Amino acid sequence: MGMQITSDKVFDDIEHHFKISAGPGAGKTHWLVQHIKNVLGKSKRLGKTRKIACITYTNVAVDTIVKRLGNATHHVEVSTIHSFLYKHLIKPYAKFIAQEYDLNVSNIDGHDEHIVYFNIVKKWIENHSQKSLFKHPNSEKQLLKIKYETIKQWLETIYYELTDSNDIALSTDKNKNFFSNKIQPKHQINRKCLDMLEKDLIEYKKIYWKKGILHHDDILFFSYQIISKCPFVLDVLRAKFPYFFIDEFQDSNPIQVEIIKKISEKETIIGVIGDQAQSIYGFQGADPKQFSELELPEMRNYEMAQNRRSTDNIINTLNSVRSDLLQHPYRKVCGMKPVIFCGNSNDAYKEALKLSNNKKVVTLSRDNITSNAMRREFGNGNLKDKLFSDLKNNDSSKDRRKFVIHYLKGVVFAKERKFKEAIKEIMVLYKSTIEDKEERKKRALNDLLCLLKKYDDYSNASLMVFYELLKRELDNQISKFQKNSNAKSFYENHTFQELALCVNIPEDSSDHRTIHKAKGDEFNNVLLVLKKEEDLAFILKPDLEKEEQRIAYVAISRAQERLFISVPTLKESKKASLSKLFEIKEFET
Ligand SMILES: Nc1ncnc2c1ncn2[C@@H]1O[C@H](COP(=O)(O)OP(=O)(O)OP(=O)(O)O)[C@@H](O)[C@H]1O
Repeated sequence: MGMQITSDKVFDDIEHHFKISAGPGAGKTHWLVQHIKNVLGKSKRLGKTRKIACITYTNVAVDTIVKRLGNATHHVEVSTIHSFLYKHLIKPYAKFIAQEYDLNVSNIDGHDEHIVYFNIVKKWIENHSQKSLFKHPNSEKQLLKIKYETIKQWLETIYYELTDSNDIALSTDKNKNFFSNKIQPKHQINRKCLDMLEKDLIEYKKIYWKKGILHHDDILFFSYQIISKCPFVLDVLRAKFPYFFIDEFQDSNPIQVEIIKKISEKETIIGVIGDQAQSIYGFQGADPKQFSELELPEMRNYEMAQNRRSTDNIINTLNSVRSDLLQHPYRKVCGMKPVIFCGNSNDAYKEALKLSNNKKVVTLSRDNITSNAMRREFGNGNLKDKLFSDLKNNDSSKDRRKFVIHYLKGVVFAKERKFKEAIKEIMVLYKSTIEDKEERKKRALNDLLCLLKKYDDYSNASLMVFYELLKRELDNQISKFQKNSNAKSFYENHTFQELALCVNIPEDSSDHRTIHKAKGDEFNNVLLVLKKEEDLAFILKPDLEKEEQRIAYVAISRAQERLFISVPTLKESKKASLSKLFEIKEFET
């Protein structure tokens, strides 16, 4: 149990490690900003090169904290953990470990998402140490020709794992089944073969590293290796950052936690802030226990029991879901009783707007396709969420596919005002033909402007119309379709919009987002869009040990004034228990 404080609390003693745990809307981020100002005022340990590091989860959260700090940003560095480690560890010190990992330091240029490329997989398998053991039906040729898609899906699950001896090993998702389940029999790979392949995962990574390509996870991996192998780097880091505060700590990667523990051993004061019930990044290795169980020498523990965000009615709902914490309303505004809409989610959205006096209602969805559909006012009845893989299965011309997909994504990002991401998508197409990066950027920008100008010509038409426009305007060389081919009919029978709906918008800050992208944020009116009535389990049978339920809890806790939930159907038997907390409204189907 920690000592109870409120978000107004000002610490006189700023020289102890601390942990603050509190529920949603308690004022954790508010307190953090005030605490940074407090430390700036009191500390004798800051200076031109000695700053407070403030780590938060997304770039959107970084901007929010920077804005809230106002003029007080002088001796503060606010960033995500990846940008922080890249700037202070990878850039200056990667050279010390480069040889061991075949890392081409001079070519490193930021870090990207891990994308599995055929040529890299081919090179890896051709040089694999266990190659002689790959036998029919998993011979080298079969793996690369028939089973490549399965290998690709498997490699997409690569992650770093902390071992018991505190080393880091590369691993893959063992829960996903790559040799049975939905995969067609001829594409299956048996466990034994995957285990053999897994022995050389580091060699697979090294092919990227030799080119200077780093993935997001590699930043944590190399940072950990740098501080383990060159401990003086830790002293430099501690000298530069006498204070190190981390918001949303419950979603830290375990390797990040180890790095922080090492920093905390001397000199630097570590402060962590979080809520274990809001841990929603399990798929990236986060575990709610790593926050609740974190212990640092002489660390002080605090808790906040208020909820400063929401109305009494919303806090009642939050309290009913959560058994480890009872939040007290701070605002003491009763507010509207939350509403469950039963029926089509677009009708729910329209009704929610009406009930919110036509003010902004933010919709939160579990997956990208639903949030994209809400954005474009599509119904939730008929969405096809596998269209990119269907495209791949139907169009065997890799160059043509790549050409269409990158341009399509570029257009979708630009329409969401994500211009940097849009240009990056299109630049990929010039990677092998234009060596100079600035030149590639210029070409991509020109292409993008051309496509945006002609948006009305293809945005409501078939994918074929989009392809023909690309061919006409941007690259005449791209291959034509064969008569009566599967590819041709796929392009004719799917629309640009259908594929656009499947695009994942990075760091989405629009009114229609996934729940993960609403983390830390708050909105007057929230509509949580559930895909099926079973998803109401978090209210009917709450168990926040389950990550799916924590995700729903994060969603409803974003609401300040009005909370709405949309479900397609609702059994009579459930209505009675829901009606205590919710108004229930049904639409004709
Ligand atoms: N002491 C305070 N004075 C004024 N406003 C406050 C105070 N504490 C919190 N608030 C306001 O209450 C709301 C919730 O605070 P904040 O976003 O910091 O909560 P949080 O604990 O970080 O929430 P979550 O875990 O849900 O992200 C914000 O609008 C914030 O500005």
